[in-house]
Amino acid sequence: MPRQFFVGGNFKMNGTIESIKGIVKHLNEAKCDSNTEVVISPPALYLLLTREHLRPGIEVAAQNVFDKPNGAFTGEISVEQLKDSNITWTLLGHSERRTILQESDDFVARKTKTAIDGGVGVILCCGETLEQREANKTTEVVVNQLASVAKVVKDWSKIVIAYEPIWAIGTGKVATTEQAQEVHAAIRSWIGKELGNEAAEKTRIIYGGSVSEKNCRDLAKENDIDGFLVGGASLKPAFVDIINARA
Ligand SMILES: O=C(CO)COP(=O)(O)O
Repeated sequence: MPRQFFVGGNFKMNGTIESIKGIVKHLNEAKCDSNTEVVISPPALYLLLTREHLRPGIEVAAQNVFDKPNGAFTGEISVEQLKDSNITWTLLGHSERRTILQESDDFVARKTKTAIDGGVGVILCCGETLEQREANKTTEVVVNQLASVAKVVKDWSKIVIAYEPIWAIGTGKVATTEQAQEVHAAIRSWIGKELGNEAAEKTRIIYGGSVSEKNCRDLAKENDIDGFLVGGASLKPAFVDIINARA
């Protein structure tokens, strides 16, 4: 069975009530490839609004979740609260949180475990800096980030891996199709060794970093690219073209 194409929209810290309602309306009315799973991720404040207005069939992801059950954790959101609000996915390990908020591999792993154990899907981000790429460390860096999660999570059926080279995020500098395919193939081969052949065959590995309506079709042709995690372009009408990259 071919892997189902997956397109995520990471709004990051962007949007207003009005603009998000507009994006949702556009998606509700758009003709989206029925073979593509679509998940959008607005800021926490707009999760409920998004879920209430978005048509069924398109899912909503939080941009974060905490690794503890409800309790005295000011400013955090629990897996239980996401489920209560019908938010079925969360985005974890994004490079902006790893670098700006200093989230460690272990913390990302703990949050991933809590989400998966609670039945919330995880878009798990990994990726290297330009310096690491130039030092030929890309595979090592990415595999180490994923290996921390594999230490505590054995069932990866609800994890989608997003490979996002940091140098390609928000820069307009997209990885070439060859560069992306090479890392995706290395990730798949690591999954095979670590979690077995079935997981390697089934796990979706999506690409993120300056994906646009212009470059998505070529990237989508690569064997190991199973979709995209889109930042800037997910706020624009062209997001629908990216959803339909394989149609
Ligand atoms: O970080 C990203 C998605 O999580 C990518 O962002 P851009 O598509 O804006 O480069």
